[in-house]
Amino acid sequence: MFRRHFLRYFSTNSGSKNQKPLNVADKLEKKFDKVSGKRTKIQGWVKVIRKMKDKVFLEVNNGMTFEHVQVVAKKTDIPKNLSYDCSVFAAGEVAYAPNGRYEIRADEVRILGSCEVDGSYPLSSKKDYILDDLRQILHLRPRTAQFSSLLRLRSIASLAISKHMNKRGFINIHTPILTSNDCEGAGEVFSVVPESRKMLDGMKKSKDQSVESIYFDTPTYLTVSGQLQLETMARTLSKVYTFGPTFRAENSKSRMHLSEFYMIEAEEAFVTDIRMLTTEAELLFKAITRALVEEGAPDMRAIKAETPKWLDKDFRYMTYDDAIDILDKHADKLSIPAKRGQALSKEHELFLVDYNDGIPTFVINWPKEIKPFYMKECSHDSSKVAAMDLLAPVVGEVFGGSLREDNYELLKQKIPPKANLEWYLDLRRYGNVPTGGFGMGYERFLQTVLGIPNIRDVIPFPRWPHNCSL
Ligand SMILES: NC(=O)C[C@H](N)C(=O)O
Repeated sequence: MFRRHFLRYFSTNSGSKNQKPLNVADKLEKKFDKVSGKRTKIQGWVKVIRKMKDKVFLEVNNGMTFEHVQVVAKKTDIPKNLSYDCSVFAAGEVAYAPNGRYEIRADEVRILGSCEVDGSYPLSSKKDYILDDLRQILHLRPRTAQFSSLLRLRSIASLAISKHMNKRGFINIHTPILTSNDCEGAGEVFSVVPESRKMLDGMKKSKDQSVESIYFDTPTYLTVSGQLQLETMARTLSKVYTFGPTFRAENSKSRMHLSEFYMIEAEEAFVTDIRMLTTEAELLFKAITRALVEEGAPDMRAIKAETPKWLDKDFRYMTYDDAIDILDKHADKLSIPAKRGQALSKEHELFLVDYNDGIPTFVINWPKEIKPFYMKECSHDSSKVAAMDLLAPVVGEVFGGSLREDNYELLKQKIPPKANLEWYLDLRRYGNVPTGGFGMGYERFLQTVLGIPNIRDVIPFPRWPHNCSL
């Protein structure tokens, strides 16, 4: 494993066209052959300094992998003010070290940028920082071993999403950030007001002209969900998805909420059964998890994340009514009992996952009143909608989705007044088909798989109420 990571520090050419393709091990061997015994150079940041009698060993990391490269040099070749996290250039011969690692026997070590010249640098080679403390220094947090592992895992998962969705036949759509709809109808939107508002205010002819009309002709928001736009695409491309930032102006500072978070949203045509959606959601959930466990193994180990025990198990199912029955039966174990017809609290969600031995659990068929206008009524019970939430350990709800209401008249009655969604109704008038889709909160997914309690610790630049400083 180390060899593989060591080699990430070196770039190689892909070789001539006529060469036979090599398997991964051969490729790595070849890559190493190219550098072994040869003079090479490395640039990175010093993570460990070990001083011996006449030699100094450095562990240098360039962030591309969890593993450091060992650099050994004569004491006399090491600059005096070399310290933790200064950036260095080192050059020398690559060799097999007695401790079983590969090292660079450097005859040149230069400091590119010194660190802690005045003792103010808050980081050190300490392994386990308290995540709460690191949140106070968001601009330096990525330099810690913990957080750089997290960032690489985030990247692996992100790539796995595209690969998986592509394999499943979904076409990627860039849905807009600026939008005129509040998809969820919950009023948790950030309004977009041009910065020049004050100036333009002065230029306004009539005093009651709305702010929004200064730039766009409609009230404009940061998107809360790309779902409605995806629905336009599903009616021509059949299977579509988007993966991007979404924004919620929720006044919540909980460990589960961010003002800006990433969502993977999928929409599919010709979907007539909620189980088609849950199957797709489960496949996606497991595919990304597998990528993390396999490709991200060293970083998973570094942050002490274990392979989830549910990875090879079928996810569980229950209806909303079953969920309430279970919660009622165990009301003595809950601080606040569940109420039929109302949403589940975080405590309820986590209880249900526990009840199912920690296996992610789909809850389907929700009361119509507590779900958004676009969800389709269940054919067997018009008080319910064909919706699903996936509940998972650590976070509770991680996915939400539904069949979409495809009956023009019913939808028209349910669309909130002044929603400006004539175009959405049009989708039911022209070439209509049954559709369904879901959205998965990317950060919540990472939390549940990596076992990280606070959502602010799985995103590079967390935003929450009164915190948007970087
Ligand atoms: N695309 C989806 O189904 C996600 C849903 N609109 C939500 O924001 O919860």
